Amino acid sequence: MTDSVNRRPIRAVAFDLDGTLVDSAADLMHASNALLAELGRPPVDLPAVRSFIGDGAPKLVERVLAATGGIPAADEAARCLQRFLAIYEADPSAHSALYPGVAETLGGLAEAGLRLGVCTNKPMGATLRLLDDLGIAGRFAAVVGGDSYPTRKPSPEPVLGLLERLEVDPGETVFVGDNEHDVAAARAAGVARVLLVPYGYARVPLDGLPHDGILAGFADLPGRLSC
Ligand SMILES: O=C(O)COP(=O)(O)O
Ligand SMILES: [Mg+2]
Repeated sequence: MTDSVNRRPIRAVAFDLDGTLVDSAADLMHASNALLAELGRPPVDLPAVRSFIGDGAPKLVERVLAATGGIPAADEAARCLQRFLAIYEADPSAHSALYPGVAETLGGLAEAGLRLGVCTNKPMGATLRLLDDLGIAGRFAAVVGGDSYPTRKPSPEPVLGLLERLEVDPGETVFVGDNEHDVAAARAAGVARVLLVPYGYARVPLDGLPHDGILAGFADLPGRLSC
């Protein structure tokens, strides 16, 4: 497959996870609400949780706490994060699902010989369990999470780390994501093309971002790699 701008062959596709491959917000909400119940705080709803996703678990828990009575002192906030992770990682998939077309499209891309990877801000423990539970772990040659490197997206560091593990150059890679951090990280990493899904957890209008296209749906992806 060839990139139309610089004509370099596309050899790899790097994917964001939450809001791109997996609709994971309900499990993040359930884990948040289990933590909040233990703290004697009110629950958060799905629209609120969707708006909290994208900066990794520490930020999500901080936002959940801020929205339900305030962020406690540092040691208690750290304990809340550890408790949230224990609850979430024990079962991150009960209420989560692949978006339409994801399983079939990943299968087709892998069969076409493309190297596939995941670059998410979700911690690795929960990421690997979620990919496994949803039956797509085997599709990826490499996976990096929010705790794999010192920085997370929007930093390019995890994207470049993923591409190193995939043994491909940025110029022969397409990044597919759902939000502003994906665009910033992938652009700074110098990937050939950044494509966005229209259905994820972005907190800003996609039209204003410096992407190379918005997919109609996930199944639209193969056609956008070759034109
Ligand atoms: O914020 C998170 O934990 C995950 O977000 P991402 O998979 O969209 O990077
Ligand atoms: Mg995302």
